[in-house]
Amino acid sequence: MYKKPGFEPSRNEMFSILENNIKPMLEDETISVATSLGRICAEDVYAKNTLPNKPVSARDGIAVHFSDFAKGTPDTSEWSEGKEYCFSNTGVALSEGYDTVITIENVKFDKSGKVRLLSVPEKCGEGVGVEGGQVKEGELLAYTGERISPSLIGILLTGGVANIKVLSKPKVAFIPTGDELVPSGFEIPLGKNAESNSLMLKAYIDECGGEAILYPIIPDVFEKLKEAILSAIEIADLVLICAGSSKGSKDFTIDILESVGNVIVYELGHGPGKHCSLACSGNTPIIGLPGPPTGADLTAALYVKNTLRLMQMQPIHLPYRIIAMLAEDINGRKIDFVSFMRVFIKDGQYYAKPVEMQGKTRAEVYHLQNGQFYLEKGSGIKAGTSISVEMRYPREYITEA
Ligand SMILES: Nc1nc2c(c(=O)[nH]1)N[C@H]1C(S)=C(S)[C@@H](COP(=O)(O)OP(=O)(O)OC[C@H]3O[C@@H](n4cnc5c(N)ncnc54)[C@H](O)[C@@H]3O)O[C@H]1N2
Ligand code: MOO
Repeated sequence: MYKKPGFEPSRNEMFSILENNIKPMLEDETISVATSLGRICAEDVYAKNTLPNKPVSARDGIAVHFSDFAKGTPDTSEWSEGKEYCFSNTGVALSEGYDTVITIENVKFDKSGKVRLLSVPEKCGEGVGVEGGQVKEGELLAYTGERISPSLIGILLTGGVANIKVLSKPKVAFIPTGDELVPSGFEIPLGKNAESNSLMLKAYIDECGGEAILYPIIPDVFEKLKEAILSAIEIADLVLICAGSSKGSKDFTIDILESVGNVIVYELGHGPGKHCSLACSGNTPIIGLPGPPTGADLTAALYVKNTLRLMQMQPIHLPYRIIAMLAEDINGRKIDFVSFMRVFIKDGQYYAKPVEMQGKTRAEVYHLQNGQFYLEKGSGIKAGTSISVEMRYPREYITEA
């Protein structure tokens, strides 16, 4: 049965609760660097080789002996290729005996092929890339907890690292519940509803480097739901249970969470997504997501995503913000509220207005909004105030009014 919780965390309080309760993954696996994009290093990685392993030409040019320049500019009229100089290209090991490179722009050849120099080297080694200039054996290339980027893949391969130990992907079980739900792809009989949250959540889980385990729709029966959650705790690193979270006659989620673990958050202090909960069974976190897709979407973006980040040693992340002038009043609310906003440009300045959700479909709201504003409970905010909006799309997508 529904109990009014004593503590309903704001978004920031919820982030702190996650930071205090979510532990990094303990399992790791060794994979090829070639397939490691986006994975998280499970240990510090050191270079296995030095490159270049011989001095190389740093420019396309000619390699010379610096000793020929000891007494000033030499007479090059009798120089021949392969003796006083040889051609030497960028990145290629210097031919034996040569120590300095003159860039080809400063070398001219007359009609008979004789060399004429437009500049002379000032010191030995000029134009030469030193041994170890790219990577040194034993050097730290990647840190524990570092996310592997395209650049890092290049750096690791240069350092002779072909395989790498990474954190195992968190396995995330998603359990939908509701007798009214029909699996996606099937025709919806009258009075029934499409189950769409599973695949929406799978997409979030994929995006965050997890591995989704999707359960079938579990009927609104206490024992069946409890059985599903207990089995999910056995196989998953994070369990998501969706719906059954509010005050309906068949809303059992909280009772079940109490029976399988320790409930940390019963309900949030903000909407949408107010009926989002957090529990732990041993080391396994369980997030209760609200059934209504708008709330499920918003809480997934805030809390499922950041739980997966913390499990993979990444800090909590929120989108970048834009300071915009509020174009319309925002009414006050009794609880904090994540307000969908449209940010636009007028006379070279950013403005933001709240997107009215009443009477609009999800797709309409989705396409009108391009950011969110976290409104704290209270008396609202007047038009003309500067506010900070968290943006959904890059800056280039913001258009004129
Ligand atoms: N008397 C009250 N009623 C409600 C309150 C309240 O405070 N007092 N809160 C409302 C809010 S806010 C929310 S959020 C919902 C919470 O609902 P539940 O999490 O218990 O979800 P259900 O009641 O089972 O379903 C609600 C709605 O969502 C659809 N749904 C459920 N699962 C899925 C899914 N996997 N994919 C797509 N859609 C799903 C379901 O069919 C219903 O339409 O309670 C309000 N009521
Ligand atoms: O908790 Mo509900 O998702 O605010 O609509």
